[in-house]
Amino acid sequence: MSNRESAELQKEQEFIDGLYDRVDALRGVAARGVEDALTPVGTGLQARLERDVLVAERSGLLAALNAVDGSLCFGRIDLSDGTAHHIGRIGIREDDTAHTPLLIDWRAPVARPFYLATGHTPMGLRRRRHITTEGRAVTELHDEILDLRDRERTGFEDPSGDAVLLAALNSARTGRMGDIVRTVQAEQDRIIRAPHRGILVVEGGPGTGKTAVALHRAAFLLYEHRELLARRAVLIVGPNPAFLHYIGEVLPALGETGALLATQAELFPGVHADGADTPRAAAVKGGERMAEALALAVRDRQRLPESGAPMVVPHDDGELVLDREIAHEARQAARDTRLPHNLARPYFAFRIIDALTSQLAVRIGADPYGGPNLLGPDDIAQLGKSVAAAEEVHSAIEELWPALTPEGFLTGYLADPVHVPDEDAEAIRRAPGEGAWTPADVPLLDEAAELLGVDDSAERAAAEAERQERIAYAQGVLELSRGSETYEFEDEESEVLAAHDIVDAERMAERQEEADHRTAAERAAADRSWAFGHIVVDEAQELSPMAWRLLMRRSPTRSMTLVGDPAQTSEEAGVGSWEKILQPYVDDRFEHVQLKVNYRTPAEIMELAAGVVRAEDPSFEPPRSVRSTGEVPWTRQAGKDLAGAVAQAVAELTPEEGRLAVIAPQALHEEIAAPLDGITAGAEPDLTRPVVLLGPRQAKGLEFDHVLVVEPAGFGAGDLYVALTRATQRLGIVHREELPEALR
Ligand SMILES: Nc1ncnc2c1ncn2[C@@H]1O[C@H](COP(=O)(O)OP(=O)(O)OP(=O)(O)O)[C@@H](O)[C@H]1O
Repeated sequence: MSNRESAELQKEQEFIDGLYDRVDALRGVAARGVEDALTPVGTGLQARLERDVLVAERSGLLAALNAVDGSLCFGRIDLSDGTAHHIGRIGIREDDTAHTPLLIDWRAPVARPFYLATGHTPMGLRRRRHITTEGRAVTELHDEILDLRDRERTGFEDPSGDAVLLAALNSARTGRMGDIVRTVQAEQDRIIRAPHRGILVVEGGPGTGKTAVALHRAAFLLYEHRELLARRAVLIVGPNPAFLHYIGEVLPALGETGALLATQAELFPGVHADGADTPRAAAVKGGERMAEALALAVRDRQRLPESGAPMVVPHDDGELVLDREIAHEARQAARDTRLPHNLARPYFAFRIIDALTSQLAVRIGADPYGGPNLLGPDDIAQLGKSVAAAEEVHSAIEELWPALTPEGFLTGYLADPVHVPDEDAEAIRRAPGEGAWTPADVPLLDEAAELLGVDDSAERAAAEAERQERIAYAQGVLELSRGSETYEFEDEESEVLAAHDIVDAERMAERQEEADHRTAAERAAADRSWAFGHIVVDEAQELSPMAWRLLMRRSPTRSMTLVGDPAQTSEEAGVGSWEKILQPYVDDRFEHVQLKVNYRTPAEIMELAAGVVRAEDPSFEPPRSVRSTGEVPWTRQAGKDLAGAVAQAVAELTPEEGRLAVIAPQALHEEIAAPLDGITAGAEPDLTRPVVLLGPRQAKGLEFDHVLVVEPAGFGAGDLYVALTRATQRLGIVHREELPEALR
């Protein structure tokens, strides 16, 4: 290293040292803050509340400072006006009175030229520097000259400008996705920072960085709209738990913890949907006609007595006859409210009780001499109360218009599916108590919850009664604390004071309520009707029309980022066309952007994989691979001993550092895994282990250094394309049966 270079490196090291001194100081302050806030503060409710808020704020800051510690600062921009800014994962300020920025958050507008400036459009930059650190030591610098008139040289100039990107792409994988904040490309940056309103669809082939972009966009939005999104939270939906685990470290590494990561199966609070459907059953359950079928099935539960066979309801004052006509009128009145089933139920009950009361009144109050009814309004009101209180009357109402829970209703529906063609009904039929809830049941449960509504009037009445009690109590406390002073006024002023007291008492009563200190993401996870501030959907091509209905309910403002690749669709229920998915909700009012560069898969592998899609769609254009490795993918005929051939290939392909995935049809897993030591497999495999065995669907969205595909004839075209595009370095294929034509 030349003197000039070591001086430059030294200068940068001094900056980084100073930066970490400041971070350590901030961390100390935050840690002491948490400690102080945790010391007892007396028993007052207000004091405890303030303490909890302080603890949450300070531990949030502490967690963010701890999480971003690795490569906190990764860049510097030198402007033509002589100023320079260091860019990092979060913003840090000096400890001076002006709070001078020391490190600029990558999401701040000042940092933007770091990602966008080119020699052609330098955006006021003279030089862009990538700083690589190991722990707190600066190990490498890469400079790009953006102002060609600039003659100053540091010795670290990188003429190609992509050394840092290529190093990131070639580095060994760890089994957890990393962030790309150091090397976000211009086309990606534009998507990450796109305005937050409305629906943005990001489409791109495998490895184009859709997932990375979606997560960095979530981090950007959490920064840009901090207040709104801290209150309403961001939901990130991914295809399976292994995938969510794979991406789970990205947002914390960017200093953000305010997002809820969930699969479709987790979106109905209280239901653990770990059952499995056949592909056909999942497709039927996901189909849009299910919405109509469930709506009709709910109406079916609003019954009438058969004509000529009225219900006879015993009552202390004689039998009541609930015939079809009475029930029909009551049902019509209840349906006319257009309320969900459970909320319309009180209207139905009211009409029935009213009709039965009249019936009783006519009978009891009949004048034997033919005059008008002898009962007065008070008598009739009394009769009404007795009818309303009769258990038998309630049983009759329950039989005709039962109160339903989503779970109870759907269990009944699946036992005897109606309003769908017979063959669909057969595909989804499930006896009560047989099998667990499945991911495809979740949107149906949500649909049912919408159709049924929650009759929480009793809970609300109880809550109001409790509130009144608290106010009365607080009022008493206030009066006591003011002594008898209030009672001495016998004029208007005392009334004014009394009203004032009540306002105070209400506030005081509110303070007695248990405060909810959970984060917005935690509260959202427990609340079916939560409206998220923004929703990101990854592998969006897989979601069924019914799942879209659920997600759209969670996003009344339609603020969403949807990323996907129709060519990678594997679920039968998947919709495959953005227009078709979105038309019912926003018509054509959505942005559609495309990513066209593949950062993962080398050109040699991509060419082979593209053939699979081209076999079905000759006009198919794969994304352009950013690099080639010279490693041509190989295929190997296994003969009879498939497991032996796989074991040998695994031995050859297991990297010294990095990860190998064996992707094989589920039915072969047991056979393949038998001779292999230390392979991880199952529903939630540990992706950080050196070798992992996956089914085709499990591989979705993941990435490994090397991949071994086994028996590709057993894959659907979408799944095969996914499996072939998971490797960053090498791909091998072992088969016993004949290869699909595209791979021959
Ligand atoms: N700008 C970038 N800098 C460094 N690495 C990048 C960049 N963009 C993408 N990558 C890397 O490329 C790989 C693929 O990215 P990602 O998983 O987001 O792609 P994807 O489009 O979601 O792929 P798929 O559709 O196959 O799941 C990841 O390792 C990611 O870190």
